[in-house]
Formats: sequence, C-alpha cells, structure tokens
Amino acid sequence: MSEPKTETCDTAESLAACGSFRDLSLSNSNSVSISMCSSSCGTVSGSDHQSIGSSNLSNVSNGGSERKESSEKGGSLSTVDSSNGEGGSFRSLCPSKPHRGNDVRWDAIQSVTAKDGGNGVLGLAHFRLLRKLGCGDIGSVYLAELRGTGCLFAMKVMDKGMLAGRKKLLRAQTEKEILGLLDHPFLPTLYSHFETDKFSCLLMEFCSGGDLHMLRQRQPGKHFTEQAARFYASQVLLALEYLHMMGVVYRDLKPENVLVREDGHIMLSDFDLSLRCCVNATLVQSSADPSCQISSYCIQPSCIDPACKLPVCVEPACLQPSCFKPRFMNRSSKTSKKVKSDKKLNLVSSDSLPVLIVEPTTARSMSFVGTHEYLAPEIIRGDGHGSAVDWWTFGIFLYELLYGKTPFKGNGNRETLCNVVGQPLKFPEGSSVSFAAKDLIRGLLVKDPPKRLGFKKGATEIKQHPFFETVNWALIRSTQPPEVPKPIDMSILNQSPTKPSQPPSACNNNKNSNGKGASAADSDRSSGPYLDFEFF
Ligand SMILES: Nc1ncnc2c1ncn2[C@@H]1O[C@H](COP(=O)(O)OP(=O)(O)OP(=O)(O)O)[C@@H](O)[C@H]1O
Repeated sequence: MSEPKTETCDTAESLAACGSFRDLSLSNSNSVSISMCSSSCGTVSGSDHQSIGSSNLSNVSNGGSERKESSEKGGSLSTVDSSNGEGGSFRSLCPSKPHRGNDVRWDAIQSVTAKDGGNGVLGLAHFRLLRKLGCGDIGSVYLAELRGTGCLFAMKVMDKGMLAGRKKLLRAQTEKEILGLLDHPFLPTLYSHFETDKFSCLLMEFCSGGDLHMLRQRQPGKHFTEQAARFYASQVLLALEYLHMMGVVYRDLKPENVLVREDGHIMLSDFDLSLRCCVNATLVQSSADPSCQISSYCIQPSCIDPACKLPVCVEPACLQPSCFKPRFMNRSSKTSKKVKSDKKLNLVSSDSLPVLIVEPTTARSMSFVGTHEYLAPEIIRGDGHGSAVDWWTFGIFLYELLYGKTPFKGNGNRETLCNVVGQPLKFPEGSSVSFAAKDLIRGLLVKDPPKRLGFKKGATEIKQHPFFETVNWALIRSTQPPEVPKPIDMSILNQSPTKPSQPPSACNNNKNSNGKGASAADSDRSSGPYLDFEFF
C-alpha cells in the first residue's frame, strides 16, 4: 500500500483559487473565461486518500467489495453545525433553488416550522420514519413523512460516532456541502440538514422508482433498449455537465446511483466520493455570428457577488449550462450537411451560438475512489485523475445499459482492474446496438484521458455525438420516460412508524435493503427488490 496522499485542491493553482471567489476575465475576443471554485473546497484538506498504483493491485483486490471500492478518508470535520441534542432541531436550509420554487415540500416545511413559533427550525422529531430504503457506506436512508403533511422525503441518517470511528466525517461533510450547492432537475434537492447528539441527517427528495440497476434487471435480456438507454444517458449527461460546471467531479457513476423519480425522470445520487475543485468556464462565442452577445447568458449585475474583491464575480447559479442552448431549426441544407459531418467527427459546430464549456480541466486527485468495474484506467494506474474520469464512467454506464454488463469485468477485482488498464474494448457479437452507440462508447472508453471524448470540451462534445442526435436538450424534461413507476401507495402513512428516538439500524458495507451484500461472483450486483423494505 502506498503512502496516503493528502488532497486539498490538488494543485497549487487551485489552492490559490480556493477562496470563495469567481474570477471572470475576457481571454480573447470570442470567449470569456470564468473561474469558479466551490466556496469551501479547502474543507477536503487533510483527507487521507489511499493512492494505489498498478504495482499494488493485489492490495486493492481485497480492499472492498466487488462493486464498491472507496478510499478511506481521515481527518476531522472542519465545520460542524450546531447540535441540539437528541430529537433536537436545526436551522432549515432554505437556499435559493429556482428549479424548486413551486415545490410543495418547501411549503410543507414552512408550515410545520411556523407552527413551532416560526423560527424556521426542523428536527428529527418533525418526521415519522416509515421504512428503510437502503444502506450506504456512511449511512442509512429512510422514507420519512413530515408529520401531519403527507409529504414524503428520503432522509439519510448517519451515525456521527460511526463516521468518526471509521474516519468518514469528511466524506459526509463533502456530500452535505455538494448537496447544498445543487439546483438541477436531475440532481437531488437538499431540503434540510439537521443534527442530533448522535445523528447527522440529510433531507432529500424521495425517488419512488428505485435505481437503474434494478430497473435494468427487469428489462427483457436485462438490458435497456437503445431508446431507453439514450433517455437515461442524456439526463445523466446533463447532470454531470452541471456538476462539472459547479466544480464537482462526481466519480461514482453507476446504475445503482441513478434513481428514478416518481415521474420516471432520473436523479443522480450519492456524492460522498465526489471531488470538489475549481473550474474554468469558457463561453466560446461564434465568430460567424457577431450578433451573439456574451450577455445572452445570465451574467447580470444582480448575479455579481458584491462581497467579492475581484474585478467581476459571478454567482455559479447565474451561469446556465450549455444544455439550454437552443436547437438550430432554420439551417440551410448546406449548413446542416456541414453540421452533420462535424457531428460525425465529434467537432463543435463553428457556426453555432455561443457555447459554454465548463470542464474542470485543472482538477487533479490521486485518490483511489470508485467502483472496480467503473474505475478509469488513470485511477488504477495511480497517474492522478481529473474530470475525464466521469466521461470514462459515462462510457461504462452506457455500455452496461445497452449490453446488461460492463466491458472489463473479470473473475475478481484484480482481473477487472487489469482488464481496464490492459484489455481492448470489445462489444458482444450479435447485438442490435447501433453503430452510433458503439462509436460513442469507443470515444468515451479511450484509456488515455487527453484523447477521450469530453476531455477538452466536456459534455458539449458528447452532446453533439450522433448517438444523441434525436435528443431535444432544451425540452428534455418533457420527454416521455421509458417507464413511469407505480404511484406511491399512500397507505404507508397509516402504518406504525418507528419511534424517533430509536437509532437507525446499523448498516454493513454494501448491504442493501434486503441485507444482501454484493459478492465477487454476483454478476447481477443486485441491490435487491426495491419494495423489499426492512421495517424497524
Ligand atoms: N432520494 C432517495 N430516494 C429513494 N431511495 C434512496 C434515495 N437516496 C438513497 N436511496 C436508497 O438508499 C440506498 C443508500 O443510499 P446512499 O446514498 O446512502 O448509499 P449508496 O448509494 O449505497 O452509496 P455509498 O455507500 O457511497 O453511500 C440507495 O442504494 C438507494 O436505494
């Protein structure tokens, strides 16, 4: 095992930028660069990540389950919110979340906290924990009703003693901070965070449709149709694009972490392995269309942070990701031919409207984090990695959705890791998967990160691949999902809940709601039937 590495922001450059500033500067006549840094990326400092190179694969192979391998991160929690004792309350987070402005859950929270004197505090005592939804490495997730409202939430409950004992406090802190940043239709909303003496609780939207791993198991041949795979992959791609824009490298994409909301659309979950970093957002303006002004993107005076000492600071929420770029409807046939040929070559169309490129290209980490079958080669080799790992995992993810298995899985973790690094990508014969899908996967599963699709221009490049040609990015939330989960059976509210003081049951690593662990031989990596809840 190699010496533990310390990770903060991984370069001196990013260290310098790790204050809460965003620096906007015109880099040339056609582009504007905006440096953003997650406001407290310094809080990851001191974490002990195990960096493991190819020479110590044998150590790695026994280090965790087949499906889940994560770094141990030590250190202490640098910012702990005030605790109010068992069943106590905590300041409700009510950040500005434009996408969720009309969400009835905010109103329900407000009405409940108003009854308590209007001090805006929420606590464990306000909830009935109805069912255990699952266990993760750092906590258990429960279906919870906000008492008297019929509003359901997913509550992640983490035992603070366990977090401290297993050196997971920083992971929990990272997850909480990242959740607090997010405001995107395909990412979770953190409604509140509160603590008791024993527990730290995160209150999120409940996804009633289970995860994509379970959904895939229910498909004929245990794989999705290409249309369904495109639907899920396109939403995941937008979520990753937004995360990168916010200076978050996700690092743990896999079907198990893609949850299905009650409307059939997706929500990417689980941020405890994510890396926070600085990002340079570049708005590339088309030279062919001088009428396109940079101000067509929301960089308004109201977006400028007055507390910032730098020339211009823009709130991250003011930047719109390029997924909202309008589609080009009125092209001449000559132009559209050119666009098509550019798409074949994976080129960004030079005659398009301005494109915001938001790839945290300077992010660097030496951590060994992720899931064996999904680990990027640069992580396994111990080369140091950046945001391109998310494009590698996106390739594995798409492969798994389409073929029902991952491409480099071996007999055991060691063989899997060796395959990722050394084996060429192969596609099963006799499948009806299109050339475009295979071409995209090939572009993503390039072992050398700089040559990987998405390395330079992030999601912008990937969205323009022919596989996504039929996707209307602007209206993606109106697209009919392949499958809509059955409505939640509200009779669950009549069942007797657990006592709030009863501690959440302990969770072993990789155990799911049905108590099954993922074994090396478990090719299905079952996370269990979703409705097989554990009552407690
Ligand atoms: N918002 C949610 N709605 C419904 N179920 C959820 C939600 N969040 C989590 N779950 C369920 O709870 C389980 C545990 O989730 P959690 O995020 O704690 O851990 P994990 O995904 O297994 O990963 P890790 O070990 O890295 O924490 C998930 O597998 C999922 O089934």
